[in-house]
Amino acid sequence: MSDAPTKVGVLGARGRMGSQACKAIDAADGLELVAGVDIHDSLAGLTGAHAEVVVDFTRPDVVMDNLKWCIGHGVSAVVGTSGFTDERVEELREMVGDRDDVTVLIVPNFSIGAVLMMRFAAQAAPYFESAEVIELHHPEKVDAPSGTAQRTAELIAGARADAGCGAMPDATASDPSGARGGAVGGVPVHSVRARGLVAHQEVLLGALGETLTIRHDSLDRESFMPGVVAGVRAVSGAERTLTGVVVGLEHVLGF
Ligand SMILES: NC(=O)C1=CN([C@@H]2O[C@H](COP(=O)(O)OP(=O)(O)OC[C@H]3O[C@@H](n4cnc5c(N)ncnc54)[C@H](OP(=O)(O)O)[C@@H]3O)[C@@H](O)[C@H]2O)C=CC1
Ligand SMILES: O=C(O)C1=N[C@H](C(=O)O)C[C@H](O)C1
Repeated sequence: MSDAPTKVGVLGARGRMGSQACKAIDAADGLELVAGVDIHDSLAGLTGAHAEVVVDFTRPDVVMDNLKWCIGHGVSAVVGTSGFTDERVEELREMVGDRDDVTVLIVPNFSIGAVLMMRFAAQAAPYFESAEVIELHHPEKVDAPSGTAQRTAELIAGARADAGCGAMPDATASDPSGARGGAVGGVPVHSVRARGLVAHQEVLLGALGETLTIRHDSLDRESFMPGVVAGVRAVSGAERTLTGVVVGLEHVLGF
């Protein structure tokens, strides 16, 4: 077994998340930051620097092309970029096929608190008639709903379906402004964008005579960094535990 550090490249390296990820990787034992690539740089910089793993924090509209390139070049990827639907995940599974030299780890949210919030929401959902997701982010965010909200709603919908829950009560007959929000798997999702926010989410569950609110706040992007480093270790080098296409940091954390 080699003691050489795992060579890591970052896509979106000059962005809010990419720049912090570069610092976290640089500081992590056993990892070496070999390339930082942003919008006007060539992806060839990654292979030129012999990157074994790429961390992607770019944009939903470019991430699939980036991943196609990574898979084609035998480079594993840890993906923080949002915008992943079931169709996109399936497309990636087809691209990876039965190759065991490449892992694609898609992580809707790298913070431990958010991973637990999603888990608790899914656990609680079958016991409540109503469930809604309210996500709140900084106004520079280009997509809505957030990847975290999308994933949370999918998990809630899956847990409710497995438990045989019926449709949620809602007498709304007229909603010309879309005030009831979007719907993911039948779960209403509301997106707030406001100056001063970083990344926040509430899951509101309702039953007769009671509500349960599960809230998570990322107050600083530092909250995502231990998860990024753990994700890179899980797809590469001596600590590699994951193969194929995997969704969620829970598979790295082992729960
Ligand atoms: N999973 C998680 O825990 C988290 C995920 N995210 C997600 O990460 C993504 C990035 O967020 P954030 O850092 O805030 O966004 P930023 O806009 O700050 O960063 C994105 C960077 O990627 C660059 N970029 C755009 N296109 C390309 C390309 N084709 N190749 C390389 N670089 C490119 C952008 O350049 P330019 O500005 O010139 O377009 C920018 O520098 C979002 O999808 C966000 O939702 C964010 C936080 C946590
Ligand atoms: O854009 C962000 O900031 C974030 N994006 C991710 C998402 O879409 O869920 C994760 C976190 O919410 C921060």
